[in-house]
Amino acid sequence: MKSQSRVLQVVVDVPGLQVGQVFDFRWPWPDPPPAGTAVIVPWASQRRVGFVWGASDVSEVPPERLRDVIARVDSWPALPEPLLALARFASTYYHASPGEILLPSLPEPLRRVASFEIESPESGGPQARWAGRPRRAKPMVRSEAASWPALNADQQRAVDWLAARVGQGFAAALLFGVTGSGKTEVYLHAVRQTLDAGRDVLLLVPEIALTEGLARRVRERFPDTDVAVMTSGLADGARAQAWLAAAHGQARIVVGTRSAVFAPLRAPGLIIVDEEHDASYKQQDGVRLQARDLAVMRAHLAGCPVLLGSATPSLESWNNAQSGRYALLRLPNRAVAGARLPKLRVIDLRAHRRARGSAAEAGPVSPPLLDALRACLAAGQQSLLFANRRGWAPALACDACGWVADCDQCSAHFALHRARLFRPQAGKASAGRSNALGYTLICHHCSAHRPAPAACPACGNPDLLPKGQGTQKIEAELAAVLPDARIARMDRDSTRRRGSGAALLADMDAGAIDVLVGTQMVAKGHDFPRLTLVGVTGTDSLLVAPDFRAEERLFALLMQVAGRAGRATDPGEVLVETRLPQHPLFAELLAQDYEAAAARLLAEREALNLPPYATLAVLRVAATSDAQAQGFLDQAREAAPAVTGVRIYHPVPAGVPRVANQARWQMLVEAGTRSQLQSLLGPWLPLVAAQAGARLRWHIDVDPIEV
Ligand SMILES: Nc1ncnc2c1ncn2[C@@H]1O[C@H](COP(=O)(O)OP(=O)(O)OP(=O)(O)O)[C@@H](O)[C@H]1O
Ligand SMILES: [Zn+2]
Repeated sequence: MKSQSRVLQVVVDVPGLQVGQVFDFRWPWPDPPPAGTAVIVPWASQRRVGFVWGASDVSEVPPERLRDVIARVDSWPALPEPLLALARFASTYYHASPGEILLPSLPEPLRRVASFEIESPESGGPQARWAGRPRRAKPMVRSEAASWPALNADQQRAVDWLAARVGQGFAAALLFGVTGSGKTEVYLHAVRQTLDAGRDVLLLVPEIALTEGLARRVRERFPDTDVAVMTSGLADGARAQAWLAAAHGQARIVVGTRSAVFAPLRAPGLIIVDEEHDASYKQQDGVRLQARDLAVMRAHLAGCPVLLGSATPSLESWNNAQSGRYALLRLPNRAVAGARLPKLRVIDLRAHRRARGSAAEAGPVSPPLLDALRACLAAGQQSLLFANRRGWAPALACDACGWVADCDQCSAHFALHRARLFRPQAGKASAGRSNALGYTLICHHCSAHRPAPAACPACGNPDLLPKGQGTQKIEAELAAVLPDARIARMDRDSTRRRGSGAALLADMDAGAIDVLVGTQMVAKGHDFPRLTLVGVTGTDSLLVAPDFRAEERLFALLMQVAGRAGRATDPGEVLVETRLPQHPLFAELLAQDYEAAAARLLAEREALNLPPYATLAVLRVAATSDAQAQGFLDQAREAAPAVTGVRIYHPVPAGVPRVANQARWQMLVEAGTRSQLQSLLGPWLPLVAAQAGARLRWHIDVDPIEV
């Protein structure tokens, strides 16, 4: 007779566990919960939340040590089977345990046992329920029914393509639409078709700042549908509620950032990845997963269409569209009647000294850009000034003796910031204009910080000079040359407080800001009709970066930021400052010719055997000494089994060789195909793990975006 109790394999949220760990527990009641059900299990003297991963009749754990599950959470699996299949895929592909994949996607409060109430055991075994506040659907202001603008022919073609595929299994399309071409409108119509067909929608965006705006538009269009927002920018309770709303089948649309690719939607009928080229989809800590790729895989597993949208597609997706693997849906024109793509100008910085900000120092921007800013201001329109660096300046140096303020734990300069970074003072809204609090040196790699010295610690020279300029300095110096302008800054520092990013965007929307200075954050997605001028400064360092994707990334960035200008009927203008105007990238940029740039870059990739024509992985390690790090990688290289089509390069120091006093090294693995790469990684990584033991921090990055 089959015994009643079953052994459940459970993935548990225990930080620091090694790859591949799934734990056995006994289910002594009838009807064991199926895979995907959340459970509470004993863990030493504590309790933990986990997910049932599988079940069996036997366990390798001796019966006296096998412990009982404490309770199941809810009476149905929170994670539907296709989502478990996605986690299985990710676990194999990125070489991480299912727990490392699944549990970080679960909002913090849902990982805490204390968040649950356990009901007294009944016939089916104890059951737990989330004890937090239940979510109430937000009351919609129904004063004005949201209008659905008539689609133009290109938009209509894209929507028709999707409408014909909803409910018809997997299909993938690249929506290649120039900036301002109305991709969002295509999404909204496609969402409507999908909801009408009785299926749910997952909408991924790259940045927290973009989720609220999009969610608002979605809610306006679908006032009767529950929309859940999933980002790390929300308060804990709200995150838990959004997750539960999806898991309980209440929310039918999820809008979220990277980790929402694991949102527990019951029946996805369409998955949309907006700004699919964006690097934020690639996770850069923990498991190095790529949410855009997982979104395509999830659509595959769920049997639904996936739509990747961008004005500057990743070369991978563009290549897939060229080869016919993805359908290519084009929106070649701006959507608003009369709106054109902006006019671009490249300003040769070698020919223009920067405008004088004060008697002693060069100003924040070149004279042509300053003139354009003045004209824009006089015309009552808005401008956007993109800078690549946050803080006051990327470095602080002494011109007398050559001293530079370097982090003593990292091989990096300290960045100079205006103080008031770590403890925002209550009641003070904007970043302090006053100099009274002085400057702080901050390491952008290890976060070490200290007051900036008043004089050079090496030679005593009291005139230390900031090198280069960050957003804070540009903001302050612009205020000096444009005293009447309302200037605001949007970067990681100015948006640390929850809601502050949304507030800045709302001010911009309301016309309360004349000039917005910002980093990557301002470059994409936003739609401000009164914004007619975009200035770009300080991006040359991105062009000469050693990474093989540097040019692709810079081109996308410049096209995206340029695309913020002139989205309504007033024509837009874009000025890009550079010292390298002869670079071919600028010709393609001036022509706003993504396809030419993509063709050139793909030809280079093919010649050099780089992705998408090859598959890469990087093995990275941090150790106490260079010798130890290098030795580990050398040994790993020797232990690697020979696999046809795979080449393992020699170890090299990482781009930033020392961070927080750890030597960082890396080793590139190149393979002709994904399956060749996986044939190596499968047998190899367990050997690497055994060799590293507990003393070394290492990870494998499959499909790295930086090498
Ligand atoms: N069919 C249409 N008729 C009129 N206006 C439209 C139409 N479709 C979109 N728009 C408007 O065009 C503007 C740009 O649309 P949207 O923001 O969706 O562009 P986008 O393609 O996402 O651009 P980006 O890639 O630059 O973010 C918006 O103000 C939108 O309301
Ligand atoms: Zn440091």
